[in-house]
Amino acid sequence: MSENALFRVEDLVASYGAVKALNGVSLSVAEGSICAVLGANGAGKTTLLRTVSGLKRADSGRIWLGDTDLTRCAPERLARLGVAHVPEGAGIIVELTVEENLRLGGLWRSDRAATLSSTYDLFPILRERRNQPASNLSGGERQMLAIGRALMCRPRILLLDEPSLGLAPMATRQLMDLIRQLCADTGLTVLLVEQNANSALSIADEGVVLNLGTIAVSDTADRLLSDDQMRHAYLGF
Ligand SMILES: Nc1ncnc2c1ncn2[C@@H]1O[C@H](COP(=O)(O)OP(=O)(O)OP(=O)(O)O)[C@@H](O)[C@H]1O
Repeated sequence: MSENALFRVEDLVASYGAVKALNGVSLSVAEGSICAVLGANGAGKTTLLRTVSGLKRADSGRIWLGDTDLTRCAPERLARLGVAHVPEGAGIIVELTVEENLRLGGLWRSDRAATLSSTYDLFPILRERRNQPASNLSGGERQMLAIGRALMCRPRILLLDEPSLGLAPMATRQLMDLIRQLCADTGLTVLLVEQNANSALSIADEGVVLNLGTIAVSDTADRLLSDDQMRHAYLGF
């Protein structure tokens, strides 16, 4: 557990009927760092993100952002408190232009013109394509747009669900580097859910492996990458 954690989850339980998707999950993430959340299909990764962002109700346990208790806050309040969630598949609206998608992310902010400009500085390709429909973008660019849209509400923590899904290795590499750079430049804290454990750990500071709703392993990304036994047992590479 990080001593200077911005984000903490304590003994979180969430279920679908009789299935306990999260069964006592605790973790903490230091401000400005990336925590990779890994594990096999059905391990509970998406449920963890959905519970943090208020889309799924926790049965018990606590979620903290600094001193603020996020547990059971509604999604809109969570967005105002600084929690942004990019769901699997990015969730952008392909019929709208790049800029219209971005503007949707900051609708309630009075400073959205400035935020739009700084988002374009982070993703110059989006500025170039601002007037094009999002359907024209490649898979990697759509992920950038989804992340850019999440940044429009100036979050303190960004929840990313499988951003590399469907991307070619080169696009995955570029996206991961971009996420790393984003944290370094802005101090953003990231919870990064990935099937692609190798890519995620290559940019993460810490990693946790979920297994059937519980944390099986938690360590620094460097140690997770260099532990052959653990990699073979849990990460499949
Ligand atoms: N809407 C749902 N209704 C019922 N059970 C669900 C639902 N969503 C997830 N589950 C179950 O909860 C458990 C955790 O699923 P979850 O999607 O959180 O895992 P995951 O690690 O994100 O897996 P994947 O990588 O396949 O998305 C699984 O047993 C899954 O079948």
